[in-house]
Amino acid sequence: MSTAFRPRVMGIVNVTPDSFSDGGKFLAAQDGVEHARRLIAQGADILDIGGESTRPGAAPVSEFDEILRVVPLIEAVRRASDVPVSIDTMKPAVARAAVKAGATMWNDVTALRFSPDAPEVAAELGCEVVLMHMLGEPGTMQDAPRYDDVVSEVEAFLLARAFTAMAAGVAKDKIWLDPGIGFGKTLAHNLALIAALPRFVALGYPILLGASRKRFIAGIDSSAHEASDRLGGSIAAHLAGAEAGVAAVRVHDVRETVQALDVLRAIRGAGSPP
Ligand SMILES: Nc1nc2ncc(COP(=O)(O)OP(=O)(O)O)nc2c(=O)[nH]1
Repeated sequence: MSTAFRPRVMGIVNVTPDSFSDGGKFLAAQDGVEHARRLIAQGADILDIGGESTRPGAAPVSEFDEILRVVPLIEAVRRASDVPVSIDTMKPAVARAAVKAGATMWNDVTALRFSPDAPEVAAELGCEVVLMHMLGEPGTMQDAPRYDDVVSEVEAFLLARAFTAMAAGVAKDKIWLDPGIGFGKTLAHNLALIAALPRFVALGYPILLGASRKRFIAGIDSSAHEASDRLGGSIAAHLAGAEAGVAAVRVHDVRETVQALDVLRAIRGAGSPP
């Protein structure tokens, strides 16, 4: 079978009461561990563990409470498996505690902007860092997002944040970029960004794409009111990402995404000489 390229699958484990699609399901550490185990069994290559929802209107969480939510789960996952863990947090103190507990990636939806010391903390931790584009703040980002040229502006933002991280001492080969689907974008903006993924891949950094169950899908299928109704659209977006060469896709539905990516790889591989 061909070994044609296939993005890694990052499984989402939200230990939050209010995440937009799976809030409250895994708040107890044991529930989180069982969910993590399920995602690993389904083929997750990375687990993204988050203790604070990033959706508009989500309740803010203190450093202390966020650490209490995520560290026990990271420690338990580390004991149960060698699948790498990323910490989905804006707060340097939470990232530090998570890396100490065994996380090897800091996934920051603010691209190290939440606090002035974040780039230096990322350099000190020496972990991989995901720099994601968000327009403004979570609470207001969807109010009336507008850009002159969304692809160019998101690209420029991500490169500027990468340069800031490297200036603080983060190694270039530790940096990932993410266009931030749904973070201050209209349907048209999200579609333009997904269509332009080959341009982001050409920047020379691994690209993470997170389209899973996002609201833009309901902009195309108006019956997809609930996040759980958006599997088909999520998979379509992540297959587009695979064809563009993204390094990983961030998903809730691991089994279905792994199957879709493996079938796409087999199809693309079938075209090459046996
Ligand atoms: N790098 C990256 N991180 C992210 N973190 C959270 C969410 C929002 O999704 P989810 O975690 O399911 O919801 P919530 O933030 O409400 O927990 N999306 C991304 C994303 O697209 N890229």
